[in-house]
Amino acid sequence: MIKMRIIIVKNIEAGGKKGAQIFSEALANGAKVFGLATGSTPVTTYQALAASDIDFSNSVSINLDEYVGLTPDNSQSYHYFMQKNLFDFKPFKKSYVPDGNNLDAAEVIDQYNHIIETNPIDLQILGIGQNGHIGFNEPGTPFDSETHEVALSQSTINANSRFFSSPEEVPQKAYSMGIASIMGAKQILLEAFGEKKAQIIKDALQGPVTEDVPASVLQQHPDLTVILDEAAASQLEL
Ligand SMILES: N[C@@H]1[C@@H](O)[C@H](O)[C@@H](COP(=O)(O)O)O[C@@H]1O
Repeated sequence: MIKMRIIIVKNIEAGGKKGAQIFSEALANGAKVFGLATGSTPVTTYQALAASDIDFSNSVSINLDEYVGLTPDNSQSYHYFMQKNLFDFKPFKKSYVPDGNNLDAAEVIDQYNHIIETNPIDLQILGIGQNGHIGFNEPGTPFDSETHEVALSQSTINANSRFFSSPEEVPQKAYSMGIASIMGAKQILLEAFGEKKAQIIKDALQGPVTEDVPASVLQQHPDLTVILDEAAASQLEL
């Protein structure tokens, strides 16, 4: 049976605490592999985890995506983001992020698919792009996709340019886990905060399930929890 649990909180800080609680519960229930995301959305969840007594030293983490061409020490890379936002405080036994420094896409893809197959994800946290992307799976990505190289859409480049000094500096390509890889996680936690996400949350959770809105596939996941603040939930029919 499809089970979608929507939790509405006052603000992003409360959302972060709720998110961290879901991580703790999963760990207590035996979760070993955590799928992690970047972007501004999960930051308060990582802060709450960092401040907690949770121990990931026997856990594995697998990140959704990485820009192609950025080294792990580049402050805009997702490697760097994870290090600064979570791993410096809560190290995992092993942490995987796609190797953005390796321009041999076929090799990166093979390696990452193998990592996901041999470490099935117990809990995957997700943010959502304003065009409905999850990871870097842009609109039109097949639902049966595994890890792949992505040409980023102009809207994603523009949205993510706030982290760079100019849109020209945003890499044009990324490696991303595919939609099938994400859907393979035993449990999914989707977070969205702020008015800018209200329309896409409505489309993703209550609109048709279509490859034009990648996150709409989550309606078919058997164990989905959604944490929203009031602004992001404002268009939903509840
Ligand atoms: N690849 C990431 C996504 O994983 C993330 O969900 C999205 C939304 O970012 P934000 O949380 O900053 O709104 O941004 C990037 O494109």
